[in-house]
Amino acid sequence: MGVLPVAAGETGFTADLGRRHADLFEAFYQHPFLKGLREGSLAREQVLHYVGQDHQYLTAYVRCYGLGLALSPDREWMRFFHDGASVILGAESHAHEALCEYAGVSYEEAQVDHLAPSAQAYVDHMMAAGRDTLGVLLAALLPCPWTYLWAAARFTEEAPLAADHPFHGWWDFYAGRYETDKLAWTRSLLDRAAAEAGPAERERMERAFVASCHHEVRFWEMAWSLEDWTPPNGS
Ligand SMILES: Cc1ncc(CN)c(N)n1
Repeated sequence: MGVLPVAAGETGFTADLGRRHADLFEAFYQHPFLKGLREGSLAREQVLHYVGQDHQYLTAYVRCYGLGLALSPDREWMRFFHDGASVILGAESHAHEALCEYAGVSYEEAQVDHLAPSAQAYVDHMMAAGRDTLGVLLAALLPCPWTYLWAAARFTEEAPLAADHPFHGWWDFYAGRYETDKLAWTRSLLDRAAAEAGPAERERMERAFVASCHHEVRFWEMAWSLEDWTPPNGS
């Protein structure tokens, strides 16, 4: 087991989730696509596949924030979803733009109008969570900021990026203040929701969280393998 996504002594529902499912964070961290982002060694078409799919994924993620807004019991929850959506629609685009610059295309040119199977499955899972409780929805949304921030912080600590690294802007965003704030806020709201939930709902929250962790790893695999809808037998 590598570095845990939870600090020693941290308590609460999300700390327990992070400890119990640290193997999935490790699988995320060890994936060759993420290593390629770290080493600057990805093929251009892998980068473009990722950006096109991730743009669609983040669009769906903002829609899920819209579902969260509708379910919000008070203005603090509303502010969370409102402010989060605004960061994704604004600042997070810069992370994609850094990848587009490397690939030599504009952000508009990198966008696609269809989802590959693994991205579609992840989006469907989040949208389904939005038809359950606010706690289940937030549990499905949590691995998104958590895996990226944790991996970016870990990589940056192991070896700071050179200023001329081709994916510098991408790593900078995910190791930065926006993701740090989003993760802390998401975890504290989810800890509170879990404290108020019964055992059956907490169980659904954990299942939603685990599924999203798996989807995060599969999203790397999708971009790494240039996944599309061609049947495995090639017909
Ligand atoms: C699939 C996925 N997961 C997480 C992130 C980080 N917000 C992202 N951009 N894309």
